[in-house]
Amino acid sequence: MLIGIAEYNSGKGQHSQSVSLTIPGPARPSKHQRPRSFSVNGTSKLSERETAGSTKDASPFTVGRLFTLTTWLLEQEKREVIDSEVAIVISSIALACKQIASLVNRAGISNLTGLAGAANQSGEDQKKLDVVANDVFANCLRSTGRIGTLASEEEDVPVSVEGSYSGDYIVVFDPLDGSSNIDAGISVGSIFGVYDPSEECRVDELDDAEEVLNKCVLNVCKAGSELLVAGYCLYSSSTVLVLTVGDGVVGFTFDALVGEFILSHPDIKVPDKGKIYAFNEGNYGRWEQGVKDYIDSLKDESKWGGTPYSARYIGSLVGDFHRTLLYGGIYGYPADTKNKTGKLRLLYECAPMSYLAEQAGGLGSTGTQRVLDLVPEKIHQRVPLFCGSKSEVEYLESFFK
Ligand SMILES: O=P(O)(O)OC[C@H]1O[C@](O)(COP(=O)(O)O)[C@@H](O)[C@@H]1O
Repeated sequence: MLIGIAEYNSGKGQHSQSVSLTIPGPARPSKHQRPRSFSVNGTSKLSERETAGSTKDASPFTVGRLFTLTTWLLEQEKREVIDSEVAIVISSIALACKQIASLVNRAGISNLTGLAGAANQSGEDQKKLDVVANDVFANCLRSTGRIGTLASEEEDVPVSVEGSYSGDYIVVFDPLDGSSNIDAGISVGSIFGVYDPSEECRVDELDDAEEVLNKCVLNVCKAGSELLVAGYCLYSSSTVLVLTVGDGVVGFTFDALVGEFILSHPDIKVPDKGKIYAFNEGNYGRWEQGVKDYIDSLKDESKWGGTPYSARYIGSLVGDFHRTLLYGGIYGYPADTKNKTGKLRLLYECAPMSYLAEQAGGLGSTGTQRVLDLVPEKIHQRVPLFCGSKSEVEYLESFFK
């Protein structure tokens, strides 16, 4: 039992109140001792509205029960949605995100803004936090002893992790997405995906360095449809970890008071429609005609009951995608005369976000293909991405036909 004073914004204004916090202990207390629900002032329980989507009776994530990421993972294990190995990998990713959140928060006062003075394999200048976040992710994952291959957007090639003693999962990640926003303190994020290793790509001690590398590359070049887990962590006004283990999409908000990710979005479903589009229209002149016609049509209010679509663009995929997932709408980064294949990476950005979109009832498309069906030909392959509300993505695709 933890006692303390908490400043807590439950969306109905600021509260300060002495708190009694009951976190379910490992041993299941007998029935009459069962912990009562978490409450600050009786209003921070998961309200009706927040659990509206979830099938109240079936889902344990109903009103009155507190779930941290840890207890949610235990519940998934109990329901055999995931096994304990995957739970450990997800916990290590959450730990990395907590560390990166505090680094991002304090970047301006800990000399972590600005360039690192090096470029990544795509020739993009790396930010200091790109490099630090990459190390934080890799170290947290290595420490689980359950990772076989790590593939980062910031690294030239995937690396084989020595000494993993059980389970050698593949983790692909973009340690800090939207890093062009860092120095201005605007939303950024981390993106990740977890795959099962392919039998034929298991590294064994007889392999020489080249064989190891080839196997690692082959191992990570998998279609997004094979993802076991996908997610992102948004570092913004709040730090929100959103993920899927193939059974819908959930969101956890980081509570720095208790140092835990608290279940805040038990069942995210992207609205089927949404009149918000997130495109960098500065590239309009470089887009193919179909994309131009699509964007022009969104601005033609006569088509939309007298109100045109609204443009919102943060310039950080995680920020724009998170808003799209909650409010509906569409995020798009088309190919253009400069980025002939698009800008975003299939493995580290497009596939994980498309898996989340589909698990939330939306879509992830290149305009002509389902992103999750694409098998990367190169580990840093780029593709166009259009994702969000099902009807909005389908409407866009109609301009490619
Ligand atoms: O500045 P642009 O060309 O609009 O690109 C912004 C897009 O590029 C990204 O920053 C991805 O690039 P990074 O992973 O290198 O940050 C996305 O987060 C964002 O949506």
